[in-house]
Amino acid sequence: MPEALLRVESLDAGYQGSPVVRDLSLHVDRGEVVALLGPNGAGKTTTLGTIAGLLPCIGGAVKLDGEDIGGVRAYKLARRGISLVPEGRSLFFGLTVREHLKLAETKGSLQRDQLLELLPELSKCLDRKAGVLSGGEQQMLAVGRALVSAPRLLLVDEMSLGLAPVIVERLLPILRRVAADIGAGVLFVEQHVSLALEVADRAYVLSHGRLVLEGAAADLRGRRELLRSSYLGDAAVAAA
Ligand SMILES: Nc1ncnc2c1ncn2[C@@H]1O[C@H](COP(=O)(O)OP(=O)(O)OP(=O)(O)O)[C@@H](O)[C@H]1O
Repeated sequence: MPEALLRVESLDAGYQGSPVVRDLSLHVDRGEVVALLGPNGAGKTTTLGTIAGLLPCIGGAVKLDGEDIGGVRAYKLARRGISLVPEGRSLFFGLTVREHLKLAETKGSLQRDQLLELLPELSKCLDRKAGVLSGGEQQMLAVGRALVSAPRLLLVDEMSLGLAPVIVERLLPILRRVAADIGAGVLFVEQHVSLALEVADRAYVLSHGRLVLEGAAADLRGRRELLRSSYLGDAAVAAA
């Protein structure tokens, strides 16, 4: 069996040596879209930050293509194909869309045409400053910037933050296109559970820093009660 693109094994992650995520194991394959779900404070952002090298791995292992990358700095992981779209987008409001994309270019970048095929709505606002874009356009730009480097693993933290569900419905399918068109693995955090399960192949649910549920998105879509109880913290780990 080929090695998973990303494999997290018994990960403990947190701050100042104190874990807030404990004993987490998950994997993402190439071309796969995986949702990381769970209530506020469950440890989703901490997990993404640790995979991206922004936070130290306190225990366990994070492997990319079978190689342990725990402790490797974020900028090095970016060069090795891990790209993070952070919560809050981190855009420069005084720079245009084109300037954001230019700044993200590296050797082996996606061709601009290919990027705009993935995110056609960006082509209409290339010369507008990020500060005047709508929330949805800003989020597209944040994803576009992360895609410029043609990542192998795209990590996306709460794309939908502050956006109306109708906009989120337009945004989330981009992740599916990223996986299909550039073959990247995608791990995304999302609060809109139903919408996330429409787009994802599989999902993991964290609660209080622990994995409480995992399974195929198609199965989880039909198990509302189990999902609800996992959010409330009273479900045992279940493989759907
Ligand atoms: N910089 C920090 N220092 C110490 N503790 C932190 C820090 N950031 C987050 N935490 C704590 O870690 C826990 C997990 O937070 P995290 O942001 O990973 O959760 P989350 O699932 O992403 O939640 P949300 O949906 O609210 O963003 C929380 O208890 C939070 O208070």
